Amino acid sequence: MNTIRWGLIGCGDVSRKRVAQAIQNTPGNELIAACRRDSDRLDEFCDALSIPRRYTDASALMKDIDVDAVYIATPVREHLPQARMAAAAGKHVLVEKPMAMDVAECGEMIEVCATANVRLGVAYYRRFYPLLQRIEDLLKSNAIGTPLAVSAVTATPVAMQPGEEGHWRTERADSGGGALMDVGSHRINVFLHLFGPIAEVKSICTTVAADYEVEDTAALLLRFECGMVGTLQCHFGADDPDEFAITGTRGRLRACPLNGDQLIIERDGEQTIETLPPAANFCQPLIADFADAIRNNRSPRVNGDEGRRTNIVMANAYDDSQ
Ligand SMILES: NC(=O)C1=CN([C@@H]2O[C@H](COP(=O)(O)OP(=O)(O)OC[C@H]3O[C@@H](n4cnc5c(N)ncnc54)[C@H](OP(=O)(O)O)[C@@H]3O)[C@@H](O)[C@H]2O)C=CC1
Ligand SMILES: O=C1CO[C@H](CO)[C@@H](O)[C@@H]1O
Repeated sequence: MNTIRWGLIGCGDVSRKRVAQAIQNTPGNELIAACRRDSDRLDEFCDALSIPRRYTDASALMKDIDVDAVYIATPVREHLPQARMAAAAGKHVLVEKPMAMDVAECGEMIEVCATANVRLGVAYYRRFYPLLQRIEDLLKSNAIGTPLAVSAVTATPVAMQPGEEGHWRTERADSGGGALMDVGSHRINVFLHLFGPIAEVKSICTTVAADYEVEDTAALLLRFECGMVGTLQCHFGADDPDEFAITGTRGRLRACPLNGDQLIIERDGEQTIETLPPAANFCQPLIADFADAIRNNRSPRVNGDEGRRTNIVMANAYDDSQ
């Protein structure tokens, strides 16, 4: 397969333009179609980005035989139904995070894609940040000794109002959860990647200040199978704090924010600050990796199994909090 031709399903305000541009700017990929139900806003989106084919119904896009792969960027409740349709139509599936509403849905998505022999990837794009890759290398080279603990604080200022795009985030039946599913999922995915399986989860998922049914605040205490511990704090409606630190027997790594480009390495009483390339083009390496996975018939770097493992930790946290 030469050029991979994409269809984008979901054209929301938060960052879908960046996704569309990442597909358009990644060599060997072409964005030929987009879909959302509101036709005026679809035209507005497609006109701005010169996307030729427009669909107001995802099932119609699935019938477009020129589309090789779909990027599913709709509310979480739509991920599995749309992935099912895509797999049935023989299209590769790159789905937004969190992968699905619950663990059973993740399992079904993995199965339908495997049965249809299409690739399945999950858009935990932070995994492609240069900063995170540097952290991984430092841990592998034992730079801070044995890791003892990881801690992260993450939040989004969104406080959607009924009728606004993104409001599904605050409705349990639509989102599957609140701050933990929406923003905490990114950090859990990173934790699992860096430190392996999580054996135990204690949590409080609660609504402190908001007037909606999902948690605006979640605090998790984790024990990894490797023995180390982790803490994670997630919020809706907070002013975007982003803290990330790993404490080891010989030093400490801090990236505050993890979304930024500065890594602080503390070792033997000394502090070094490294500046990495910025994470601005985060989506392009994700698209490039997924396209390469299609071409070489291999699993993408962030595959369905990883998406499912991330959902399992969140499900355990919600269970523990009840
Ligand atoms: N990786 C990341 O950093 C980010 C990930 N996300 C994830 O992306 C997903 C979408 O979030 P976000 O863009 O903020 O959501 P929004 O609510 O802003 O946008 C959702 C989009 O999906 C469309 N849509 C909804 N239902 C359907 C349907 N049945 N068929 C076709 N289109 C539909 C909506 O348009 P219409 O109503 O007209 O159909 C709208 O364009 C979520 O999983 C979220 O977690 C979001 C932001 C960043
Ligand atoms: O990382 C992100 C930025 O904020 C968005 C809005 O809450 C999240 O959905 C997204 O995953």
